[in-house]
Order: sequence, then structure tokens, then C-alpha cells
Amino acid sequence: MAEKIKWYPSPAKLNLFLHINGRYENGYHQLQSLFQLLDYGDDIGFVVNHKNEINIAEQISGVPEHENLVYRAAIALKPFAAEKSGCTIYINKRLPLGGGIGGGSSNAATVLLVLNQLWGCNLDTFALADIGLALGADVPIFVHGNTAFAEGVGEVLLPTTTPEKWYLVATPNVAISTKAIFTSVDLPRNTPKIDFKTYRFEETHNDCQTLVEKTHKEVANLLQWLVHYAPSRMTGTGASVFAVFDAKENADKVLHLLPECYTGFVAKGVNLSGLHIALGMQHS
Ligand SMILES: C[C@](O)(CO)[C@H](O)COP(=O)(O)OP(=O)(O)OC[C@H]1O[C@@H](n2ccc(N)nc2=O)[C@H](O)[C@@H]1O
Ligand SMILES: Nc1ncnc2c1ncn2[C@@H]1O[C@H](COP(=O)(O)OP(=O)(O)OP(=O)(O)O)[C@@H](O)[C@H]1O
Repeated sequence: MAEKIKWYPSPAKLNLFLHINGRYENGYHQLQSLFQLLDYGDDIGFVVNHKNEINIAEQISGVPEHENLVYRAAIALKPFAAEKSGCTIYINKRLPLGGGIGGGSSNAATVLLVLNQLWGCNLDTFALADIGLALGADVPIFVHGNTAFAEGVGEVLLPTTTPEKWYLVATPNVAISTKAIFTSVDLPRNTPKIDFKTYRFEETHNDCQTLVEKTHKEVANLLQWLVHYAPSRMTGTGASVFAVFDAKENADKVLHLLPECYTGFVAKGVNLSGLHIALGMQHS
């Protein structure tokens, strides 16, 4: 009989703000951000084997298996598992690729946390976050699983709690390369550091937004439309943007009005990742 697939959530995040404070010698950027976890994302399924085989059941279009962060995360964890450990991994993709909502990074974190349990590796979340950081700057936030302020390249995390808000997340049909934004000469890199204790959404911004609005008119147009309804901003390096609402019904109303050329969803901001709840991890 075929083994049952065990499914786990892989939540999305928003960068409620993103300030670029400088640049490290290796080209990576020193940033400050507030990573807001959402109750919406992909689902990742697992069937463990003892045949030393790691594979992905169905490929993501345009992403070769060996470049898929899901595959790369499993390979990175394998040295810590028993010799013949393997798995088949299923991906139920809902999050847009390259949206700035962390889809690939979150998928990698789900694989690290779940296989750590299923393979019995017994690594703590700090060790898993270290492995994750080598896969992407956004992986550690999903490994630790708390909404958090971030510094460094995004890996120095200060968990926080945010008031319950509803987010309409909308994405134009364009792909934006994170690398292209971070290597642009037009990216501002000198925002002074803020004190997280005095954070207010209205007093922050996303340093990538003006540049992306110039290079991708679709993002500028979407933001212009959305801001009529609620405070709106771009997340990460785009292409997704979000609008903030106090009530779900208001976010739903605007989602229904969203022009057909955009995709969108409504999600609640949460302080603890749904994955950590599913795995019975109360704190990281
Ligand atoms: C900007 C954010 O989206 C904020 O959440 C992330 O920090 C990006 O995280 P990510 O997609 O996991 O990024 P990575 O895959 O590590 O890096 C993609 C590219 O972004 C640039 N990059 C990323 C993070 C950072 N702090 N500085 C950078 O300059 C690097 O050029 C790198 O080649
Ligand atoms: N499992 C995966 N899911 C999504 N993208 C993946 C995955 N594995 C590799 N990738 C590659 O990573 C790229 C960035 O994907 P991702 O969805 O993480 O971007 P993002 O939302 O901009 O992330 P971030 O907010 O962390 O910058 C994709 O365009 C794709 O080529």
C-alpha cells in the first residue's frame, strides 16, 4: 500500500517595511525590516524512504529540480540524518514565484524543520537556521517561526508581536529579480537605522519601492489603485504589494474589486508560524 503523504504548511511573509542601511563587503546589504508572518502559504508533503533517494514529486515550472530550494534544503540536511534517509517531497504551490513574500525561503524552512523531525536529526532551530541562511537570507525567519524585526542581512531576529491586521496581497504578472534590484546603482542604501522600540508603520518605507515602481510600471499602477482603499506598500523586492485592513470583510471587498490582470489573496497577520503550531513547537 502506498504510504500516506504528511502535509505541512509553508507560510508567506510580508516585509511591513524594508530599510537599507548599507552594504557589506560581500555585496549583501545591511537592512532593517519587520517580517510579518501570514496564515496563508504553500503546503509541502513528505513521504520518507530508507533508500537514500531524495526527489520532488512534481516540478515547479521553470525551476530545475536541483535548483529547487525544497530539494536543496533536503540535501543540506542529509549529512545529519541516518545514512539511507530519503524522501519524496510534494509541493502544493499557492504563492507567486519571486513575489517578495518568501515562497521559496519558506518552503526550504518547512523542509528543514519537518525532515529534522521525520529523519530524527535532532538539530535545534539555531543549527537549522544556520543551514537555512546558506540557502537564502530569508530562510532563518521561517525556521524560527516568529513575526520579528530583522537586521544584518535579515538573519538577526528580534521576535515581536503585532496587532491583528488583515492584508490584501496582490501581485502583477511580472517577475522581479531580487539580485537585479540589489545590484542597481539607483537603489538607496543610506537610510539611518531606526530604534525598533519606536517603530510606527507610517514612519517607515520600503527602500526598493521607488526603484521598482520606475522599472516595473505594473507595480506602480497596482499601488496607485490600492492606496485609494487602504495604506499600501510593496513587500521585499516586489513584485507583490499589500494593503492593511483592520477588518477581514473590508480586505475581502477590495479583493473582489481587484482588476483581473492581478492575482491576490487575503490573509491574517500572525505572530507564530502555522508550521510551528503544526509541529507542536511553541517557541523557537
Ligand atoms: C530583500 C528580502 O526579500 C527581504 O525579505 C530578502 O532579504 C531577500 O532574501 P532572499 O530572497 O532569501 O535572498 P537571497 O536568495 O539570499 O539573495 C538574493 C540576492 O539578493 C541580494 N541580497 C539579499 C539579501 C540581502 N540582505 N542583501 C542582498 O544584497 C544578493 O544580491 C543576492 O544575490
Ligand atoms: N520551492 C521554490 N519555490 C519558489 N521559488 C523557488 C523555489 N525553489 C527555487 N526557487 C527560485 O527562487 C526564486 C525566488 O522565489 P521566491 O518565491 O522565494 O521569491 P521571493 O518571494 O522574491 O522571495 P523573498 O521574499 O525571499 O525574496 C524563484 O523565481 C525560483 O526561480
